[in-house]
Order: sequence, then structure tokens, then C-alpha cells
Amino acid sequence: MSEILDGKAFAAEVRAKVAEQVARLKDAHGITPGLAVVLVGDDPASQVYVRSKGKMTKEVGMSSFEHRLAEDTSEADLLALVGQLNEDPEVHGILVQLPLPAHVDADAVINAIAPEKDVDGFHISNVGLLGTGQKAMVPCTPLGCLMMLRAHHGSLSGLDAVVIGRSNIVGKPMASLLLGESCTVTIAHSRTKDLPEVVRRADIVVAAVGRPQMVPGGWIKEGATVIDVGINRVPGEGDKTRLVGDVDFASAAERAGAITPVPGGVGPMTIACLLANTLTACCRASGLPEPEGLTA
Ligand SMILES: Nc1nc(=O)c2c([nH]1)NC[C@@H]1CN(c3ccc(C(=O)N[C@@H](CCC(=O)O)C(=O)O)cc3)C=[N+]21
Ligand SMILES: [Mg+2]
Repeated sequence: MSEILDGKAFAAEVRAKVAEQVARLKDAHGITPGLAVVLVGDDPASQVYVRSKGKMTKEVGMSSFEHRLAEDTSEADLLALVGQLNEDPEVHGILVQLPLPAHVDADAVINAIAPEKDVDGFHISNVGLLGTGQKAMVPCTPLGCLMMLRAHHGSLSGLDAVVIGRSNIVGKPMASLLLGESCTVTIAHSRTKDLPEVVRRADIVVAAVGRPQMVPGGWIKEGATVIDVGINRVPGEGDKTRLVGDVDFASAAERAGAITPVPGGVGPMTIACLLANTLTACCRASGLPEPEGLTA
């Protein structure tokens, strides 16, 4: 049986570290880190995430600025708001909740965010910095996965890592981070020939495709570490729904050395890393040393 990597508990530790640093910033420098979250439209799932982000932002002692805009908000109005937040000295981090409505060019909006305030790490210059191994804002989900992997393994050097999924939000930045840790990295995706065989070689499997339970335990090498990024809502008992990952947890847990559950794995770490990134952005903006253990 494998060790369960408890993302919920780990995230609480990360948030406690962030809270401690926020208190120190306030006491020693009179600075309060601030995070602005922009939500366009009224998608219920997005509402839930944004509310939970706002609550945790305040819990760690940061300022939370929420901007809820109508579904039919124009791209020009959205760009104007981003421009205001870029100029606002109380705002150290800006997150524009994705997905945006179809009439808005999401890339244009993301690339309008000041890169040093881009706590999602999605701006093209942060992507370029990460891709070339320079100091960047690192996307929250891959950063959370890296923190859990480092905590479990110590050094990742020389390990075979397979990332399933090639998205800009998770797969590609995750591969960059693992390469930075000197893993031998394979990015697999829907066109990969013989995915089971590729996964069987891996010491570390990061599943980030968004297909419920698509990785069966039989693919997992004995003792491998499995990080499940998938958060898929599927029909549950009666008229209820439940969350499952991209990995079949029950069968994978019989072979893995360590595995993250869904829920309670990567998800909570994503939000904790958003707060960590906001703290990092605030320290950089203020010319103060970066918090230790909270960056890549
Ligand atoms: N600009 C932007 N940045 C994001 O980081 C971003 C986004 N847009 N759009 C939506 C996705 C989704 N996302 C999640 C964060 C935490 C959980 C999380 O904490 N999940 C809990 C379960 C929550 C539940 O019960 O629904 C868990 O896995 O245990 C889930 C999903 C961030 N996103
Ligand atoms: Mg669009």
C-alpha cells in the first residue's frame, strides 16, 4: 500500500508559512500583500473557487480585492481594469479567472497583466523565463506538485518523470520544473504511441489530462510516485456528483509508493501556491528577500 500525499494538510502548512511572513512584512515594513481576483460571468464552479480564494487570502492576512464583471463585459473594459490593477500599489498579485467568455481574447488579457504581478505565471514573459530557467512567477498547480514531490523525495535528480498532458497551464510548465530538478522528462499526450508502456517506465507520473480515471493502476510501476492533477466531476450515488482524478486511485494506490488523492491533493496546493506567489511578488516589488521554501 502506498503513502497518501495529503495535499490538504500540506497546503495548510504552506498557508501557515505564508501567514507568518505576511505578519513579518506588516510588522517590520508596514506592507500588506494584496491579491486582486477578476471573475467575468457567473459560472457556478468559478464562483466557488473565487470565493474560496478570497477567504484564504484574508485568512493569511493579505488584502483581497474581488472584481466581478458581467458575462458581456467587453475586452476593452477588461483590459482597462487590468491596467488599473497594474498601476495600483496595494495590488501585488493579479489573477484573471479562466476560462473567459468566448468573445474575449484570453491571451491578450493575460499578456496585459504586469508580468511581476502575474501570480498565475501565465504571461508570455513568465513562460519564457521559466522555459529558460530564469527567475519567474511559476504557475500555481505545477509549483504545488513540485513542493509535494520535493517533500517526498528530497532530490529528484535522475528520476524518470512522465507528464501526461501538454497544456500551457499544467503539462508544459510542470515539465520545465522537473527538467530544472534534473529529471529525465517525457511529455505524453493523446497521440502518444503506447502510453501504458511510457507510464510503466516512470518513477514519477503527473497526470494532467482532465479525463476521469484514465490511468489504471496496472500502468503504474511498483513504488512510483503518482501526482493526480485531474479534478473531474462525475455522477455519484443517486442524483449526487463526486470528484475523481485522472488516475484510478484504488488500483494505483496498490502499486504506487506515494499518491495524491482527489479531492484533497493537488487542488488545495494550487490555492496555497497562489498565496505564496502573491507573497513572493510583494517581496520582489518591495526589494525584500524572497520567502524561503515557497518558490521554485
Ligand atoms: N486564472 C486561473 N487560475 C487558476 O488557478 C484557475 C483558474 N483560472 N480557473 C479554474 C481553475 C481551477 N482551479 C482550482 C483550484 C483549486 C481547486 C481545489 O481546491 N479543489 C479541491 C476540491 C474543490 C471541490 O470540492 O470542488 C480539491 O481538489 O480538493 C480546484 C480547482 C484553479 N483554477
Ligand atoms: Mg477566448
